[in-house]
Amino acid sequence: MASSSAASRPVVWVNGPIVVGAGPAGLSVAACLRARGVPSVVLDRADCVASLWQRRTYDRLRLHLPRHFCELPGMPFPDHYPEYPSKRQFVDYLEAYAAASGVEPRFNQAVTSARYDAAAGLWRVRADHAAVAGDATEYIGRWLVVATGENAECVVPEFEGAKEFGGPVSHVQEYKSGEAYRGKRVLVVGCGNSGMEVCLDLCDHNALPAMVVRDSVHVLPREMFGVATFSVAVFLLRFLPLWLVDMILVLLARLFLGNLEKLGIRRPSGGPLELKNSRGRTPVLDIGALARIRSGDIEVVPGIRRFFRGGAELTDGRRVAADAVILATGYHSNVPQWLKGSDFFTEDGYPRVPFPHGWKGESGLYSVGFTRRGLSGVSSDAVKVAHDIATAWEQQTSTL
Ligand SMILES: Cc1cc2nc3c(=O)[nH]c(=O)nc-3n(C[C@H](O)[C@H](O)[C@H](O)COP(=O)(O)OP(=O)(O)OC[C@H]3O[C@@H](n4cnc5c(N)ncnc54)[C@H](O)[C@@H]3O)c2cc1C
Ligand SMILES: NC(=O)C1=CN([C@@H]2O[C@H](COP(=O)(O)OP(=O)(O)OC[C@H]3O[C@@H](n4cnc5c(N)ncnc54)[C@H](OP(=O)(O)O)[C@@H]3O)[C@@H](O)[C@H]2O)C=CC1
Ligand SMILES: O=C(O)C(=O)Cc1c[nH]c2ccccc12
Repeated sequence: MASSSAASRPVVWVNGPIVVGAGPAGLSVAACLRARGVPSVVLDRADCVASLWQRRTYDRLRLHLPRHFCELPGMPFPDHYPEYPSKRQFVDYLEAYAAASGVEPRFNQAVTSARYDAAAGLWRVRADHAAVAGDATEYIGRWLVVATGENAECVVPEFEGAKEFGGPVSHVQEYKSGEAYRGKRVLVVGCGNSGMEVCLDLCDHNALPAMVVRDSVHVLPREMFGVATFSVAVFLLRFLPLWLVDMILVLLARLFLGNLEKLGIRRPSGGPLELKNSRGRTPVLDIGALARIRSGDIEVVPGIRRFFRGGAELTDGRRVAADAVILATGYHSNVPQWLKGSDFFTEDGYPRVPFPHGWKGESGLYSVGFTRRGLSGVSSDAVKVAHDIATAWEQQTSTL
């Protein structure tokens, strides 16, 4: 009889760290470890590396920071890559990165629990086979590296009357292109980088998007006179305090983009970098959506009060008709769902200690990629974590 009891579950002893997640964070920490001669086991619930990029993003996606901010440790992008690599190029790079560093993740391994066994001084990690119900493996090792990312699960808000709407409602992680929406009225909920870019893509496919902007948001030009706004910010931060850099960014944005209030887009009182660091609210780097808002191709509407059949009532009392709804409402970490008995992560699934100190916990626990600093934060964590584990590993093996 098939049994999923602990007694019959295969147990794998891991010589080295157990890394949960085979995205950029898991791959880079495993690669840095291997460069120091430390083996690891990388587990991922998906069937490929970087599943966020391969399976859960739209076709037209490009990196929106200049390429050198997005390279992983030890391997630059190929010379012929453009300043903003496409999703395909980035995925090719990640696959080449895994191959070059000899990292071979174990796929279809969804980690459902991990806890520290203080008596044994070891981490016990349970992974369920993503496709075979009841089929689970227990991995046991000295170190646990959490690399499941800030975007592990979708935020799906509950709306009054959602059941009455009647049309298709999907999260932006399922969106590939506007082809399926040609000629349709689409209500896009959320105005982060995803909401803005999906609206732009819908316009390019002759759909009719309305974008819900319920609150204030920072929109910055991606570039100013050919120089990336992000590079300008990083440069200024070398000399000036963050609040002053934020003031300069807002002034420059006003200069380059004009007054957005007329378009229904208010700026928050906190600065763009301050809000990114403190609340994880990423400023929008505009790649063309604003022009489509100005031209009227994208309608900006306020928050949703409730849905009704074929549309939604808004907080200002207006009603909009819609054939489909796309939720571009963001993502959340899933660490609290599976990491047990540790208070290193908050209930939001981020390390309690903020950047740059949130990479190391107690008893051989580490995190990579929860810095709210995109891929450059991933690389910075990966280098520190690998160095720390490798140092302990070398001490341990030299005393054997
Ligand atoms: C649309 C989009 C565009 C972005 N663009 C940029 C950009 O241009 N520049 C930039 O710097 N950052 C960007 N980011 C930020 C993004 O966080 C990073 O690009 C990057 O993917 C983070 O890497 P990660 O490995 O931490 O997380 P992920 O890439 O999400 O990888 C985490 C992995 O963990 C796996 N996993 C999750 N839970 C479990 C579990 N319980 N068990 C087993 N496996 C699990 C997932 O399958 C996934 O493969 C973007 C994010 C999004 C959503
Ligand atoms: N490389 C690239 O070009 C891209 C990068 N990204 C990155 O991916 C990450 C995720 O971005 P994204 O998917 O846009 O998510 P974000 O979390 O950045 O944005 C979510 C949006 O949804 C809104 N929202 C949430 N709940 C509701 C609700 N109930 N009603 C109305 N609006 C709601 C939020 O508004 P509020 O602020 O009021 O809560 C916010 O505007 C970011 O770091 C982003 O930079 C995304 C796309 C492209
Ligand atoms: O795109 C993302 O999700 C990122 O996290 C990249 C990023 C890190 N810091 C920023 C500051 C402003 C805009 C984007 C980013």
